[in-house]
Amino acid sequence: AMFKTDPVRPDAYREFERPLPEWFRGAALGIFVHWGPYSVPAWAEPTGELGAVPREEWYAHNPYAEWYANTMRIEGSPAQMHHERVHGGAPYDDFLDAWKAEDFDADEVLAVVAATGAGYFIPTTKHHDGVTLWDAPGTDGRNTVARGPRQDLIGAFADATRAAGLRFGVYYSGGLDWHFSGLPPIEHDDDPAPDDLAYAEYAHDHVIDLIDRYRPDILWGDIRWPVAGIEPGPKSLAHAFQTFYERVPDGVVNDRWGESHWDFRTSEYVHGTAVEVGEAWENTRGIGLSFGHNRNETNEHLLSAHEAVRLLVDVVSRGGNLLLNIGLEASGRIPELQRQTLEGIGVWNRHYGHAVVGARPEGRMPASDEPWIRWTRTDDAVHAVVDQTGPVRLPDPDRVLDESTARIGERHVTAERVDGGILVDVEDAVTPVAISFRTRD
Ligand SMILES: C[C@@H]1N[C@H](CN)[C@@H](O)[C@H](O)[C@@H]1O
Repeated sequence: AMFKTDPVRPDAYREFERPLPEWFRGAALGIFVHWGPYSVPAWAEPTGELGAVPREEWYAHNPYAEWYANTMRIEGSPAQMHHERVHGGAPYDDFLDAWKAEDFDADEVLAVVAATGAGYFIPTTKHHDGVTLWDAPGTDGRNTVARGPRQDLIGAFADATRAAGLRFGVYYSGGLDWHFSGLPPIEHDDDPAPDDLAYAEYAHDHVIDLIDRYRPDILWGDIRWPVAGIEPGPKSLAHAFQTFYERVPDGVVNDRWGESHWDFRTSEYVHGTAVEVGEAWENTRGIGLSFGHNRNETNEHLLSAHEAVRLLVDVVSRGGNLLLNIGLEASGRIPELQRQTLEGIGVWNRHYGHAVVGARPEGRMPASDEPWIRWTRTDDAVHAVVDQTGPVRLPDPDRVLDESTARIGERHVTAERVDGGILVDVEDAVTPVAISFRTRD
């Protein structure tokens, strides 16, 4: 199957197992960027969220605008008709040359990213179309240094990320490379993906180059790793992981490297129950229905700041991180609607980030969402995040709270114990509101 399998750990990869570093576990929020030649057409049908669209409709009506090179090749698809009508059926690589990134300023992007309160930033370095955003070995000029932006975009992002004080990760599409593999368009989940040794060594050399040049803290693989590269060997995945952990001892890798190894599991849009357990997992999604910028998305398709904050709090309350994606415009600008959501998250985190950064789950998940409450715990407090103002009755969580210590941000608030819970009068302009308590024990 093409999509990631539930990774198992062959013996050759057991040596890489390690405790999850606190810098990742406690980060709460990461920001993803998908940016590539697909950002020039920036066109997909806003069909629906992954998981809500029937699989048989997904590929011909793909809401992922970064899949344009595949969707445009599916006979009779709306994307193919759009490509004929608007782009005259031109070769996909014309978009690489048309991609100018004329307004791109990595420090400006990272200023918006850092203002969200995120702890790490991950740009795509090679997506499924095979175009690399740095002068990767073996790409024969099909990269953003030789063509289009004529810039090492990964180097620019790495420097700006470090200057902003965030951890830096690299996304690399190991499982799909439509240029290298030359396969027909994907129309079903189990369509073939490149598995041969030539591709495995090509991709290995890319990952080694990324490690050597940018010292990423996170290797975020996608789909899986070519099967021929899993077996131990001079250019095997095991060699790439060994190189990574030698250069970056507190680095982490995600769970989309085939049947090999992972430091944290990932879910995408859908909250996979097998993945979202414990505290070593991350949920990723676009701000809208797509990772690549899609000009057809409007407000109705995008998470508002309020919805994004509820998702962040929910994910952190259950032990995970949220990796929220920005689809940059070809110019390098952040789409205005996405920027508004990002700025709203930053406002919330400046009020209540203490309830999610470094936080762990506290007790069991509430049975119902009426009212919506999420509990987290940090070293010095338990936090109840509620999405309403006025009198709120909090059921007792597992620990006994000292209601006399209740506060909202820095402000002390009165709270009284009533039958089976604590009554708090919640007033704040910014919702959801985190009410913090010390515990009796
Ligand atoms: C983060 C997302 N991962 C999926 C594969 N599950 C990709 O197909 C998609 O384009 C995006 O990169």
